[in-house]
This record gives sequence, C-alpha cells and structure tokens, in this order.
Amino acid sequence: MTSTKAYFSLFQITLKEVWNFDKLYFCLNMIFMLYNSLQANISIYFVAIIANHIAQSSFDLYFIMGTAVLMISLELLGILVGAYKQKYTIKFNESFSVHQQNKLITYMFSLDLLVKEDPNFHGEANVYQNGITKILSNYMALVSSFSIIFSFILSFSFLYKLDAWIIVLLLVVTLCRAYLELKTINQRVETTNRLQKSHRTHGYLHNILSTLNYHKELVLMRAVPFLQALWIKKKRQAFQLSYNIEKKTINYVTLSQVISGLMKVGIILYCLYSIHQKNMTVGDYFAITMAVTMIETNVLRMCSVCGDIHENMSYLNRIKSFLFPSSHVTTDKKTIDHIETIEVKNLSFSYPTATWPTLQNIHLTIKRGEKIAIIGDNAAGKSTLVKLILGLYPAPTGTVFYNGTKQEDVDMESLWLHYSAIFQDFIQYELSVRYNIAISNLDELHNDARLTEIMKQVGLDKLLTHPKGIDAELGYLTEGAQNLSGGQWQRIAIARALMKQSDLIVLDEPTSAIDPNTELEILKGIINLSDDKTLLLITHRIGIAANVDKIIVLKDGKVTEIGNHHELLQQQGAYADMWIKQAKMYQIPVKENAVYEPVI
Ligand SMILES: Nc1ncnc2c1ncn2[C@@H]1O[C@H](COP(=O)(O)OP(=O)(O)OP(=O)(O)O)[C@@H](O)[C@H]1O
Repeated sequence: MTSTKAYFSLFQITLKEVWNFDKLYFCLNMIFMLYNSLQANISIYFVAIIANHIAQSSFDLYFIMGTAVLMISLELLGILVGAYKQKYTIKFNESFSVHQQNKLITYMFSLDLLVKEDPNFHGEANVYQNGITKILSNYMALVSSFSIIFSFILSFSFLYKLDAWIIVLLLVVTLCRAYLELKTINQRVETTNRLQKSHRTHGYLHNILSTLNYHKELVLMRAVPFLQALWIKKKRQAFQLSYNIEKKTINYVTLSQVISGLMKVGIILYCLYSIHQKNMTVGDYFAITMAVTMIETNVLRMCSVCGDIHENMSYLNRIKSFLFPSSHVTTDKKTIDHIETIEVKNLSFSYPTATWPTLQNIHLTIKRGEKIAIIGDNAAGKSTLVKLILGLYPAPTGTVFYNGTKQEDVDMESLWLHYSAIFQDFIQYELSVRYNIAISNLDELHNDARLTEIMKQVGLDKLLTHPKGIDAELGYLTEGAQNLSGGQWQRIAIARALMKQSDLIVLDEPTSAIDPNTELEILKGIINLSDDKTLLLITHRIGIAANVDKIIVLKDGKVTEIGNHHELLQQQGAYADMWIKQAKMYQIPVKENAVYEPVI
C-alpha cells in the first residue's frame, strides 16, 4: 500500500515538474500522444470500410476514394503535428536538462563538505546525475501509458465478431508475453544497478589510461600493462553481466514471438473459416488482424513503459531530497562584516567514517592581523583544523567562535565573503590568466593594473611577456594555450587568494612546488601584507614558519606547542627538533642551545 502511495506521489512530482516548467509542452505532448492512438484506430476502421466495399461486386468508387483520402489526411495531420512537436521537444529537452542540471549544481553546493567527502556519497552523486534525466523519461512513460490504455480500449472494440474463447486466448497469450517481458525488465533494472558500480571502476581505470597528463608517470613506472590488464578484467566482468541479461532477453523475446506467431495463425485461420461461413466480412478480417497486432504491440509497449517507470521510480525516490529540498528554516543568523577574533575552545572532531578522533581538545585564539603557521607531521590534523575554522565542516556546538559569536549562530555566507583560501588541491582553471586570478574578485576582472601588480608580487612577471599578456589561455583546452609548471600554477593560485580583498587568508601548503628562493620571497610578501590581514599558513618548511607571529605545532590531533619562533626554540620540543633537522638539511650552521634568527 505504502509503495503504491509512494508511486502516486512520484507520478505527481514528475507531472508537476514538467507542468511547472513548460505548460505548452505538457499539453502538446499529451494531445499528440492521444491523437496518435485515436488516429491509428480510426485507420483500422477506414481500412475495414474500404475492404468491405471493394469486396462487393459493384462498389462506389468515389466513396472509397473519399474514405482513403480522409484516412491519409488524418495520418498527414498527425505527421505535421508530430514534426512540430519534435522540433519543440528538441528545444524543450535542452532547456529542461539545463534547468535540472542547474538545480542539481545548486543542491550539491548546499550540502556540507563532510557529506560530499563521504565515499558512499560519490556513488549517490552518480545516481543524482542519472536521476535528473529520469524525470523527463518518467513523464514520457506516463504520457505513453495514457495513450496506450486509450488505444487498447479502442482496439478491443474491433474484436466483437470474435468468439469469447478467442478473446480469452488472445488475452492469455498477451499476458504471457507481458509476463516474459516484465521478467526481463526486472532483471535488466537489477543488472543496471550492478553495472553502474562496475562502470565506475573500469571507467576510472580507463580515465587514468587515457589522461595524457598521466602518461609520463605511467610510462616510467611501467604501470601501463598492469592497469590495462586490470581495466580489461573489470570491463570483461561488466560485459559478462550485461551479456548474460542480453542473452536472457533474446531467449524470452524469441519465445514470446513464437507464442504470438502461433496465436496469430490460429486467429487468421478462424477468420478465414468465418468468412467462408459468411459470418464475417473481409473488412472484419482486416480490422481484427490489425487490432490484434495493435493490442499485442500496446501490451508490450505497456510492459516496457512499466519497466521504465519501475526503473525511474527507484531513481526518483533517491533524488526526492534534491528535487524538493526541505524548506530552509530561516533563523536569525548573525552576519559578520569583519573578523576581529576567531576562538577555538576545546574542539574535538572525528570524521564520520573514522574510528579515532582527528582533533582533540584544541584551544586557540586568532586575532585580526596575526600571521600564524600551523606545522606538524602528515595526518596530524592541520587541514582538518583549518576546514573547521573556516566553517567548511560544521564544528561541534560551542567550539568555534567568530568575534565572540558561536559558529552555528553565524551566517557563514557572510563570513566567507571575507575569507581567501588555497588548498593543496586548488583548481587549475584551463581559462585565461585573467580569469584564473580574478575569479575570486570579479569586480576587478578588468583592473589590469591590479592584476599585473599581483602577478609581479607572486613572481609571474614572465607570463606578462606572452603576446596575449594577461589574456593568455592556460592548460590544454584551447589551441595555442600555454601549460604551466607546478610551481607556476601554485603562484597563480596564490595570486587568486591575494586578489580577493579578504580579512583572512588561508594557505594550505601552497608553495611546495615553488623553488625555495621564490617561495621565501612570495611568502615574505604575504607575511608582510597589511597589518589588518590575518594569515593561516600550513607548511612543512620550518624556515618559513620562523617568520610568523605564532606557530602552532600539531601532533596526532593535539596542539603540543604554541608560541613564536624564539619561544618554541627555547622550549626545545618538537619544533626545535624540526628546526635543527631542517637547518642541517639546508646546511645552516647549528650551535647547541643557540637561538636562530628567521631565515627570511
Ligand atoms: N574527508 C575525510 N574523511 C575521513 N577522514 C579524513 C578526511 N580527510 C582527512 N581525513 C583523515 O584525517 C586525518 C588528518 O588529515 P589532515 O588532512 O587534516 O592532515 P594534515 O595534517 O593536513 O596532513 P598532511 O600534512 O599530510 O596534509 C588523516 O588521518 C586523514 O586520513
């Protein structure tokens, strides 16, 4: 009962989505489908009339010609309306798909980062992508089912000359065919679900093998044969799944066609016998055989439509949350137009999928203008801490405060206007240099003087000598585009962060690919930015950390040391240890217990 109710609610959703988007298309499609069913049955009626007249020894030629012309005219009208509908449908499909894609993009951006980082969600995101195409497919299936039922009822009226037992036989055979058809459809839906997972795996492997940028590593690591073999294995497994279902389908379809053929032979023989006995006219014969074919076709079409609806429903059920997001509870969140302090109080945090806490009992205060470095081993929790401070992950209640207001009471959109952040996996836009940098501050898109100044600040002067200057295209997307080195891309990303007039700049290991001399220069420039800009810098380079106001050392999710360079050296803890080791690496002379000046 519940599932029937759920089906009805999803039917309603589908019809409503299309109706709200384009009422003309909704009506046009419905009318056209019904007209088609009607016209096909009227044609049977006309064929019967013409055949009956021709069978008479003296027939009225003009009446037959008139009937034929009327029949063809109705068909032509259907063709002309169909052509108009087809053209309208092409435009409708495009705009409806863009509308749904847009809706999906907006929905995806509204989700918490933590949700999106869950590996299970990646599969779900694929379902959403497929699901949005199912709205239209479901609408078409519903409209088709109305027209099929309409046509089915009309076609039945032509069978009144048949004995009841033949009609029962016809129904039984048709239902058997329907059963076989539905059986394959169900198996097909099940297989499609399994295939989707397997497509993701072999698609991923194929993507690695066909991404030109990966070729150098694959060639040198001699990984191509292994990956190729793995891809082929996964692809074969997927093929085997689909081949098995295709085989079954072919068997079922053949069986069903044989049954249908035998039944038709029976009906034809019965009709011929009835004509011989003068119980039936030639017109009746044509009408009955055409109607039987149409009934069968309609039943099979109905099965396929039911299969489509069944498959669509499983998608639509899962994308309901995206189609109809629960209305936002608008509480009075506080907007923040500048950041004076960020406080972290007793913050502990675990990822939903993790079995151990990533951060434990963190206490911190970040004041406006402070330049802070966060250092620590890999997986110490540095990036996680920063994401919680930025509000990309919702922090546990009462652990993060902006200007004294709890994170949960702050309108984060207003806060993000004042943040700049560059992560390790920053975006390399294959667009012009101008877009790459000014995308963070589109008001300055045409401010060439500012763009040039920032490019010089991050050491991208050389790019300015390109014939197209700031408008040089980057990457591989367009002809004549220029690719950059890893370090140059990082500079572009830093320029982007600087372009945004923000109170807080977060740089998560932004200079790992930049040569040490330039790195020092760039970071010196950022650290010496105006006093009211706050900087949070995650780095493994101790030489740079030495120049900030405050260094936070994280180990296994806990803050183990906090202070400036001199204070931490005096503590002779992990920071001093790292400093001495890195100094040795860079051959800076180290004396026991000596306090070193920052290297910048
Ligand atoms: N989205 C996530 N889901 C589950 N666990 C995660 C996620 N992101 C990070 N982790 C785990 O949290 C821990 C801390 O990761 P984090 O990226 O914060 O460390 P980090 O100090 O920035 O490391 P690195 O210096 O290597 O960049 C790691 O054990 C990591 O596996």
